[in-house]
Amino acid sequence: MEAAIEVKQMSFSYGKQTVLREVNVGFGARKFSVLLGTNGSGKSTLFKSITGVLSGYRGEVFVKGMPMAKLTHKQKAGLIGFLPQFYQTVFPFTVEDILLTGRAAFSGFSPTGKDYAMVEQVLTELGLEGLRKKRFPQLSGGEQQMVMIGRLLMQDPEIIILDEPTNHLDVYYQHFLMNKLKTFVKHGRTVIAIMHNPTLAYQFADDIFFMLDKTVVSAVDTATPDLQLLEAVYNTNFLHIMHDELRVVLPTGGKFA
Ligand SMILES: Nc1ncnc2c1ncn2[C@@H]1O[C@H](COP(=O)(O)OP(=O)(O)OP(=O)(O)O)[C@@H](O)[C@H]1O
Repeated sequence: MEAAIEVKQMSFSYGKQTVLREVNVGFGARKFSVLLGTNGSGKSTLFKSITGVLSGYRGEVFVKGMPMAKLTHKQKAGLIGFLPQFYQTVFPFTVEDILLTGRAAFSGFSPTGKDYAMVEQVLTELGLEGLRKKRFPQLSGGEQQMVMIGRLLMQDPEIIILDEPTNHLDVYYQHFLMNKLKTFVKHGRTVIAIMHNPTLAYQFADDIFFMLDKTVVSAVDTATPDLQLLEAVYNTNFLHIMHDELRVVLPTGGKFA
């Protein structure tokens, strides 16, 4: 497998709390990979370490075979776009302005004609034309999430890393976004996302990974959900249902009954 991102022997601690222990994982190039796992299991810590938001980990990260530590800021921006779980914009920028900031690594503070053309393209692609002049802090949670995804597209990275991209999205937009992500992969990008919905993961992902005991394990076969593994990860029971071609991986909450 050609890896877009390869993590070797990564360990990370917040003070005395070890969160990642010798993680070894490769996320395939031009694949849609999903990482599932319980709250507080270390998913965001892993993604923040991979993307360089957190330093101080042990181990190595390779991007398309190149050591992350050797890449320049501009090279990184061309290769990796990261949507964190939490973001804050204090200034009342409009949606258009927020999108333009996605080009900052390339155009600095002087957007070019190409940048404005990309704004149009992204607004259309994500169906956000109606929000163009709205101020970001005044948008709903789901609208803000879609705009932040648009901002990532403005960066035009080869590898898109998303921490809970369906956060705040209604069921329509959850599926809209998952289909979009799948299309990006078809067009040659790599998508790696943290998610909390096993059904969406099993319906859309090429590869599925789990955080378990401070490390990452692979689901091996995404066509046949490993219920034992799911139960070990989430400490609850699961049902696997096929409805026509539609795969449903349903937590039954059996252990709480
Ligand atoms: N900045 C920090 N300082 C200290 N501890 C932290 C910090 N960030 C996270 N932690 C701790 O590290 C552990 C892993 O957190 P992390 O955010 O990586 O989990 P997660 O799997 O992404 O969780 P969730 O699904 O709830 O978003 C948690 O126990 C959390 O309390």
